[in-house]
Formats: sequence, structure tokens, C-alpha cells
Amino acid sequence: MPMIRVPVCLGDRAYDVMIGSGLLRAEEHWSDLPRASAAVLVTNVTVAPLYAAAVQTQLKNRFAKVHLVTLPDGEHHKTWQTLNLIFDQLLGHECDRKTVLVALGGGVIGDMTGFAAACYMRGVPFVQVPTTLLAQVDSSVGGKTAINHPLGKNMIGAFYQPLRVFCDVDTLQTLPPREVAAGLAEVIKYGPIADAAFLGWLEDHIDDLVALKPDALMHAVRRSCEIKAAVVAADEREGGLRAILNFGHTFGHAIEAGLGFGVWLHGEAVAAGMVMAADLSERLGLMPVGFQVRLSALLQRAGLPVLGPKLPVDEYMQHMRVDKKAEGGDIRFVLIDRIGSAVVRPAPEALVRQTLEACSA
Ligand SMILES: NC(=O)c1ccc[n+]([C@@H]2O[C@H](COP(=O)([O-])OP(=O)(O)OC[C@H]3O[C@@H](n4cnc5c(N)ncnc54)[C@H](O)[C@@H]3O)[C@@H](O)[C@H]2O)c1
Ligand SMILES: O=C(O)C(=O)C[C@@H](O)[C@H](O)[C@H](O)COP(=O)(O)O
Ligand SMILES: [Zn+2]
Repeated sequence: MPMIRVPVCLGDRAYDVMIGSGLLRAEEHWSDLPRASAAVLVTNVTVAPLYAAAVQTQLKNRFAKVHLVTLPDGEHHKTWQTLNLIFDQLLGHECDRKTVLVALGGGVIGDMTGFAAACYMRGVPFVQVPTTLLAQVDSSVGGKTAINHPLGKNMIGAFYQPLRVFCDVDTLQTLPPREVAAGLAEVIKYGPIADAAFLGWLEDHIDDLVALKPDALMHAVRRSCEIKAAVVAADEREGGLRAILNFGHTFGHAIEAGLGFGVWLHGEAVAAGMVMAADLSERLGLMPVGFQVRLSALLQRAGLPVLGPKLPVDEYMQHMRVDKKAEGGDIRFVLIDRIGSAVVRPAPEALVRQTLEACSA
């Protein structure tokens, strides 16, 4: 299987997303990481037994010291307390400011390791080795790093880009089906916001993706990373365009925070959130009736929920008011105005409430 490079063009901070089979064991792709006396591999208790040894072997060829930090697993551990476990180890091992952090795992590990890298000694280099579909198609690319606050998702964080991203699609074969589906939510997201043809391709190949067919996975990871890389290169810090990557997230983050982090997976909450955003797009007359049904059908075939939980509407509204896109108290939604095109704008509260009633159960 070929190895593909997707460049993320950010001037002197440009980097490659490398996508392929066998990357964790392909020494040539690791040999030009920067020189430093130490690397710190950050992973969790689930991923460590599967893939830490392979990555440690690569790192030991390059760094005199390789330390392993194994964190607890789960979205509810994306906190200050867990972040501090990374800093404890970095300081305990007397790591200097050239130390390279390596995030091995899903989006939780990637977001926390990236944030630790942004903060430790005011910034050390880091590398992403995403091992979930969601992390390969989305979270490892683009430099959003964060932890959660009980009152809001990803509220404490930084924009901080990795040196490189290694997407070894072989690692996806060990994912539980629920995590595959969660990753597919973010893949499907790219169709409505940026690429009508990709949405059609997903409708044709969703069964192959659910079955983890390697060729289909390669194409989905590649196209997703290409779209994300282009958006991030145009608007790294979400001054405008980048907000389209938040399609489904205004509602989705409210579901995650409202239920408590980890009850619904991020991708599951985004799936139900995209259906809500599609419904709102129709209510506003931006999209013809039928779009929401089309999107829901695809999400259901991927094994995802298409209705949010029946939280009180006021609770949804409260969580959405602290969304990072809100301005001056106005919640701003990512809405679709044509398949392959998104707009970011406020919506009348009465319509939002109708959407929440109609799209939760
Ligand atoms: N920074 C961004 O741009 C961005 C984008 C999207 C999502 N996110 C964040 O990413 C997080 C979700 O990421 P996720 O869906 O990867 O969840 P996750 O990191 O919790 O991983 C999902 C589960 O899969 C396990 N796992 C990981 N790799 C595995 C493998 N190869 N085989 C078997 N099990 C494996 C993990 O241990 C975990 O239990 C959320 O916190 C979300 O906010 C960030
Ligand atoms: O990269 C982005 O920009 C995204 O919005 C991607 C999202 O899938 C991701 O969940 C991101 O972490 C959400 O960002 P936030 O700023 O709303 O926390
Ligand atoms: Zn997301």
C-alpha cells in the first residue's frame, strides 16, 4: 500500500501528515525527527499494550532516553489532574526544552499531549501518532489542543502544531466498532461542509468503512486530512473559515457536557449534533427539506445516533451559550447552505428550541 503525505502548509511551521500501512515499523519515516536527548511517549492503559513497543523501538533509534507515560483511559480523564501527571513525569525525568513529546492514542491523548507540549517550559516539540479513526481524520491535524472543564468542552487549551503526524491505518483494525462509528461521524462531517462528491463516495462506501476495508480507510483518512489541512492552512486560529469544522459541535458539545464527559462519545454527540444543525438549516430555509433525512440515513448506516438525548431544552441552551463560537451572548451555528458549503451565523432562539425538541428523544 502506498504511503501518502498530506502537507499542512503553515509557513515555517509546515508539517506532513503521513498516511499508510506499516508506518509504526517503517524506520525511514522516523529517522529525521529533531535531535534531542530524550523523547517522552505519552499513551494510555488501553493503547500501550497494543502499540507502545513498536513506537519505543523507533524512538530508541534516535533518542538516548525514551520515557513512557501511561495515562488512564477516557474522556472523563481529559482534565488538569491528568495533564499534571504528564508534567510530573517531565520534571521527574529532568526533561529539557528540546525533549520531544510523542502522543500515541486517540484524540484524548493527542489533545492532552499537545497541550502539555504547548505549556511545558513554554513549548517543546511534539509528534502525533493517532490510533483511532477519529484522531487520524481530525484531532491529530491542525493544532487544536485542550482539556475539558466541567462547564464546557475543550475550554482550556492552545493552538499548537505538531512536527509530524503518523497515521498508520493498520492500527484501526483493533478499534471497537463503537469507536469506528465515532470516527466516521467526523469523516461524514467533511462532506456537507466542504465536498459534495466525498459525501456521495461515503454513501457508496460506508459499509466498507464500517468493515474496516483498508483501501476504503486509506481514501477516507486521506480525503479528510486534505480537507482539514486546507481549512487550517487558510485559517489556523479560527478567525473565520475554520469554524466550519465545528459543524454539529455546538449541539454536540452541549450533549457531551450535559450528560457528563464520556457518557456519549465525542463522535456520537457530533452525529446527533449534525442532524440538529441540518434540521436548523432547513428551518431557516438554507437547505431544502430532505437534507436532514439524507444525512441521518448515512449516519445510521455508520452505526451512529441521529437523535440527541432528551436533556431539558434550557440546559442545551445554557451549554451552547458558552460555546467558543458565541459572540456577545449570541450562539453561532455552523449551518449548511449547499451540500459542500457551510455558513456560520446566529439563529432565532425559537427555531433553535424547535430543533432541540424535534431532534431529541
Ligand atoms: N483537536 C481536535 O481538532 C479534535 C478534533 C476532534 C476531536 N477531538 C477530541 O478527541 C477526543 C475524541 O477522540 P477519540 O474518539 O479518538 O477518543 P479516545 O481518545 O477516547 O479514544 C477512543 C478509545 O479507543 C481506544 N483506542 C485508541 N486507539 C485504539 C486502537 N488502535 N485499538 C483499540 N483501542 C484504541 C482509546 O484507549 C479509547 O478507549 C475528544 O476529546 C474530542 O474533543 C479533538
Ligand atoms: O479542528 C477544528 O477546528 C475542529 O473544530 C475540529 C473538531 O472536530 C474538534 O472536535 C475540535 O476539538 C472542536 O473544537 P472547539 O474549538 O469547538 O473545542
Ligand atoms: Zn470534533
